[in-house]
Amino acid sequence: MQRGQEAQNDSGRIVLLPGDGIGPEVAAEAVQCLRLLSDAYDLGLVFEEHDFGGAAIDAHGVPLPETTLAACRGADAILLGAVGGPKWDDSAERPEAGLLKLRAALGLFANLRPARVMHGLEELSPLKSHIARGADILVVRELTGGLYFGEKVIRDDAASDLCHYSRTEIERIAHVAFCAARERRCRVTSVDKANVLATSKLWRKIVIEVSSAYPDVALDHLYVDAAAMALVTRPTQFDVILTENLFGDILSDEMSVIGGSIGLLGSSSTGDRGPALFEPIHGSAPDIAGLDRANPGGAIASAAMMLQSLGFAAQAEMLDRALERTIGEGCRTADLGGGIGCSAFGSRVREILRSDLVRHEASLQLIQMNRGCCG
Ligand SMILES: NC(=O)c1ccc[n+]([C@@H]2O[C@H](COP(=O)([O-])OP(=O)(O)OC[C@H]3O[C@@H](n4cnc5c(N)ncnc54)[C@H](O)[C@@H]3O)[C@@H](O)[C@H]2O)c1
Ligand SMILES: CC(C)[C@H](C(=O)O)[C@@H](O)C(=O)O
Ligand SMILES: [Mg+2]
Repeated sequence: MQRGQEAQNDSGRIVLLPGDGIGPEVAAEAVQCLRLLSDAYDLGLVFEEHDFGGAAIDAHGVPLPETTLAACRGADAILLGAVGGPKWDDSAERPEAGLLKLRAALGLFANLRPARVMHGLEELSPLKSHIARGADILVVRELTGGLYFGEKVIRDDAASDLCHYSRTEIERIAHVAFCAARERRCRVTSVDKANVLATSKLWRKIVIEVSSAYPDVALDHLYVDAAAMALVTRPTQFDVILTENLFGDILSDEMSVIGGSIGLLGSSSTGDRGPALFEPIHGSAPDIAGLDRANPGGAIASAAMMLQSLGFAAQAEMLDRALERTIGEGCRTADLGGGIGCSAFGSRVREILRSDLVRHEASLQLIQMNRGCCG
């Protein structure tokens, strides 16, 4: 669709949850990219901002106010910055509890965290470049079960967290991983601790059962300790990593640095029903909050994943390419050893998008002229 036309679509009601720390900084850059693409292609995206996390504790006394939850339920997609920070570390309400409550309330059991070493950027990896080169991994993390959501007991002298997984919970996330692998390199590595944990024994048994429906996808298993090592010794041998909630949290942070920085990774969280949530995998980074030093790459990558899920695949690809080109041309935030600020990085991504739009329009005009010439 051409620039300047009236918005025709109403499929893009985006609830924006900037959150805390660097959350609002990185989310703002992603939203500006989305607005630019929405205006240019008449995507009809409309944004509605709501309090969430620590900001919501300050304003409403709870991290997930009813109004925020209701808005999320009614949205087509949710874009989140990050939550948390030392300000709320000792408060009765924790920002992170709001995030867990939101994931549970929306049934967002499948968390997809893609990471790759961008072509030509191997030198950003802390790994030796020949080890990192070509790494391209998707972590499929179960997001609404396990230790995070089991019964918790805290007494003065002891505490416990129950780890629970049901057959249904394992089956549905395994299907997500096998389906995702079919779109990639047809390999799933299931990560568990089946040599010790009951939940992992069940996990492995059910993953093997589910795998029989995907004979074209190779399956192997790793214990989580060995997986943590293999991620840094042979990252290119992974395609899809399927794992439970806590292991996925830890391994995805580890995986993120293979490509240079945690600041670069986006994610999607989806369920069977309702809107999906998109967020960078990093936290609120209190050490750099308010300093314009955050890398907005993960938030922008999340915005691209959101566009894809809303059916705007071409625009998602444009945004991904603009992000990759921004980094490729040496525009680097401090986490990548550069001196570019968060907002300048975002501006550069948008400059590249604008020049792509101009090129796109020029080639459309050329096609129309040629059609005119040829009758
Ligand atoms: N999804 C979320 O909202 C989320 C995720 C993780 C942590 N948290 C919360 O965030 C708070 C801080 O947690 P943490 O310090 O353990 O983890 P963190 O991810 O916030 O920060 C870890 C390190 O990575 C750096 N970093 C993170 N994101 C960056 C970015 N975009 N650009 C440049 N550098 C970046 C930080 O400066 C810090 O040195 C805690 O309250 C935690 O619970 C929230
Ligand atoms: C903030 C915290 C609850 C969250 C998690 O552990 O899931 C975060 O670390 C993440 O990776 O999204
Ligand atoms: Mg985490």
